Amino acid sequence: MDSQTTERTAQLPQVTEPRNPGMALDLDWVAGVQANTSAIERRAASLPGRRSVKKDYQAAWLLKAITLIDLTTLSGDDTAGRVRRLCSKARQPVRTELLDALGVDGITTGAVCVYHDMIAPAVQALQGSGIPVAAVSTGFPAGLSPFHLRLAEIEESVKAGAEEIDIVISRRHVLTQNWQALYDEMKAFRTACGDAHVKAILATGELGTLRNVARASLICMMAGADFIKTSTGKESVNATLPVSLVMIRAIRDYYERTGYRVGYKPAGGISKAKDSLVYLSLIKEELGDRWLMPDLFRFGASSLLGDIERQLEHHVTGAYSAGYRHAMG
Ligand SMILES: O=C[C@H](O)COP(=O)(O)O
Repeated sequence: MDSQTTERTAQLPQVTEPRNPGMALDLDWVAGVQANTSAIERRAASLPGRRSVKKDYQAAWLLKAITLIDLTTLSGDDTAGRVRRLCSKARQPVRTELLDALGVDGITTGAVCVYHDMIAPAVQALQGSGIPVAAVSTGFPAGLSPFHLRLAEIEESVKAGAEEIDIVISRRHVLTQNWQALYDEMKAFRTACGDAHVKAILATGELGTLRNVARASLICMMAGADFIKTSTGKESVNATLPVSLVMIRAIRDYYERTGYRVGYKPAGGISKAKDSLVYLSLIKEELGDRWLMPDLFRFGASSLLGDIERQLEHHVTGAYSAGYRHAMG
């Protein structure tokens, strides 16, 4: 990335993307989907080593990354107090003196992501900020609760004020190649979401093959997903670069055939600022600048923000602060 592209990206207007309406299940298209695992792994392995973001522009790209974070807490011991603290971090992700030194103001994270019971305190704490609340749903993380309860959970979360719903698919439909069942499930989830945007979590670490990841991505888009998301953060393997390459190429194919842009959310285990830069350059190279906006790209992350803030502090002061100073986020 060079200075010109950095400026271009920063100046992109906020456009409203028409929502992906989905389409009829096209099993011929699904059957024709391939994934060349060794080529994908070679390309993914080459990504982190490339100096794709020049040092001088790293701070700008790290600020961009912050605006794309779904700042997340998904712990059994979440409390309203913790969620309120997370929300104030979402409103002001970086200390004022650092932002002043960087000549920036008014940045926020892309969203705050919580379990259903934490929606109310999050909505209240984010009032007036324009930051949406995302709720994980449908029996997250395994997605094995009764189907009618999964639908009801979505409806309750929308009623409570969540503007984005992160659903989990039934992995068994992929593992048994029951594409019709996966399509029907996703379509029902999308309908239950109403006007709330729906992110389809594939739990890619449990899908067996990259070809399965590619096919599941395509089917979720055909059934109307607004975003496809890698992982819950609870699988033993979460977001990886090979999986990301497969999913974003599926997004590109879907766009080329239908004209609808679907968003991408890598999630789980992304905690280092330098990793976020690799993801951003991957998106830029494979999908282009339009996808580097919060309506089409998010990081699902509970601890990435702290490392980014540390790197920004280093950029401004030349010294690293202690990690405990950035404990939240
Ligand atoms: O969707 C978000 C993930 O659960 C966050 O995972 P993480 O805690 O590994 O960052």
